[in-house]
Amino acid sequence: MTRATGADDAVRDDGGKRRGGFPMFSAASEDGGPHFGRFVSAMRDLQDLAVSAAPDPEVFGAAADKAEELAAMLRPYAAEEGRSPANRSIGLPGRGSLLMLPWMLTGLEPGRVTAAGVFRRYHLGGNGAAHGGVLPLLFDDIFGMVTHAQGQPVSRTAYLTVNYRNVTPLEKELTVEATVDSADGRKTYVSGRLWDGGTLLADADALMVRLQPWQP
Ligand SMILES: CCCCCCCCCCCCCC(=O)SCCNC(=O)CCNC(=O)[C@H](O)C(C)(C)COP(=O)(O)OP(=O)(O)OC[C@H]1O[C@@H](n2cnc3c(N)ncnc32)[C@H](O)[C@@H]1OP(=O)(O)O
Repeated sequence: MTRATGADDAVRDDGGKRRGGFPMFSAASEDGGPHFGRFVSAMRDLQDLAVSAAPDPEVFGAAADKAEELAAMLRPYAAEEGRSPANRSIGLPGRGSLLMLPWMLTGLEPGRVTAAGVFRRYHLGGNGAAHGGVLPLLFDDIFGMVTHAQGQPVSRTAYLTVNYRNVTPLEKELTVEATVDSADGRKTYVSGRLWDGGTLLADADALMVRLQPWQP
C-alpha cells in the first residue's frame, strides 16, 4: 500500500470554511442531542413499515395525517447542508442519516476501514435479498471514509464497480471492509468486501480522485 503524499498541496482552506472544492463540515456535537438518535431510529422503523405494511386503507389515511403533521413540525427548521446533525453524528448508525445504511464503524485506520450492520426490510430487493442498488451505496460511503483516513479527505468517486457474488440477506449482521490498494498523486485506488461470516457476498473496487481547489 502506498501512502498518499502532497494531499494538502492543492487544498485551499478559506479560514477553515472550505477545503478543496468542499465546504468543511465538523462532527455534530453529542450526536444531535439526547433525542436525535431515538428520532432517527423511529424514522427507520417507519421506513421499514412504509414499504411493508398492508393495513386497511383507512389506516393509511390516519398515517398520512400524522406524517403530514410531523413534516409541518420540522419544516421551519430545515437548514442548509452541514447544519443538521444528520450525516454528522458519528456515534449513530449511518452517522444519523436516513440515506446512509444503519451501519457502525468498527475500525478506522490509514489504509483500512471496517463496519458492521444489517440490511433491513426497507432495503429489500426481491425474494428476501437486499436490493442490488444499496450495495454501491455501502461501498461508496466506506470508500469515502477509507480515502479520508488515508489523508485525501476531499475526493470524489470517479468509478465504482461491484461484483455480486452471493445474494445479500436482510436482518443478518454482516461486515464490510475497505482498503486502499494504491495511491498515485490525486488518485486513490480502493477495494472492498462484504461478508456474511466467512461467505463473500460482494466485492468492489473504485477510483477516488482528489478534487482541485475549484472543483465542486
Ligand atoms: C463529519 C464526519 C464525516 C466523515 C466521513 C465522511 C465520509 C463521506 C463519504 C462519502 C463519500 C462519497 C463520495 C461520492 O460519492 S462523490 C459523488 C459521486 N462522484 C461524483 O459525483 C464525481 C463526478 N466526477 C467528477 O467530479 C470528476 O470526474 C472527477 C473529480 C472524479 C475527476 O475529474 P478531473 O477533471 O479532476 O479528473 P481528470 O480528468 O483531471 O483526471 C484525473 C486523473 O484521474 C483519472 N480518471 C478520472 N476519472 C476516471 C475514470 N472514470 N476512470 C479511470 N480514470 C479516471 C484520469 O485519467 C487522471 O489520471 P492521470 O491522467 O492523472 O493519471
